[in-house]
Amino acid sequence: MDLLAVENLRKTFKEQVAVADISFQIKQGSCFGLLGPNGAGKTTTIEMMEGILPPSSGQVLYRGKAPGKDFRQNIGIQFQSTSLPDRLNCLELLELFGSFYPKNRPIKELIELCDLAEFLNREPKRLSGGQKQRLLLALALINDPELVFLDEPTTGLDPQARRNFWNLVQKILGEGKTVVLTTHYMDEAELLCDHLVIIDHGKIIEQGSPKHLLNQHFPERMIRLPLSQREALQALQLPLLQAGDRIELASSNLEQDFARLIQQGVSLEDVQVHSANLEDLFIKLTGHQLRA
Ligand SMILES: Nc1ncnc2c1ncn2[C@@H]1O[C@H](COP(=O)(O)OP(=O)(O)OP(=O)(O)O)[C@@H](O)[C@H]1O
Repeated sequence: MDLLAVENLRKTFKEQVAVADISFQIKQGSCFGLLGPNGAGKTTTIEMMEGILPPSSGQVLYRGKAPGKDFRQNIGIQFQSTSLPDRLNCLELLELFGSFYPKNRPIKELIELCDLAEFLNREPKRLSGGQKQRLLLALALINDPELVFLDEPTTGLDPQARRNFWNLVQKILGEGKTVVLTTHYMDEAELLCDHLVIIDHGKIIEQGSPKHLLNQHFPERMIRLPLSQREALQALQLPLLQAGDRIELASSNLEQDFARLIQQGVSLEDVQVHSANLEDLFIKLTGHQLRA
């Protein structure tokens, strides 16, 4: 059975339709990603899934039923740092959050998991962006939830801090937890998520695993070679494209095409192979860049 099912979920703010009748399912133990540009409806959707925002219509089911008290006990939400109380240090915050739940994960374990030891006595406002996100994740895990919601957890972090955070999410997934994440970073979605729902203007425009979506929309890869190889390539009578100082040819079978190139005497010394990524997919689906 699916852990969570979203059925015809809709949210309107006055005249504006923020989320337009979307449906999808989330499997236990998976990392589910909601991907879309600014204003696509990600936060509105995740807040309805968390039970924070009432839908205008449609429903969310937890283990096949309307979410009740057991749902609230079994989920963790990564809050924004602005919603933390003032003047408490990280350790005190962990203790305070722990007191809200009957079941707690030992604080010592969370300190180790989220690497909090070096700043436990500091207030959150004096933490770096990456440290703050690790603290917020530890707070979301205090009740040892089976389902964790992360809303754009790495926005604004530097590349190293983002990588550290991804490692942490992978550790949590390794423990068997289910993660629901919104992001507008394609590399994050591609690395972490088993299943993606891509939304734009409140509607689902595609869903599936990153690999499946890319294979479906981009069955070919581009082989790029220096212009100096043009003559040898022309003998192959394949459709060639010139892109800057390189020649490109589309390949749906790399092994076979490389064998042909070698046979033809084409030098592979400076070859590049480009596989489409989610950014390419998003542009193909919507005609615009994800961050636009
Ligand atoms: N409380 C609200 N009142 C009115 N309009 C709202 C409200 N919350 C969201 N919206 C609108 O609904 C649409 C979807 O917003 P939402 O915050 O869900 O998008 P998002 O994908 O999370 O964007 P971002 O990546 O910028 O956070 C936007 O057009 C937004 O302006």
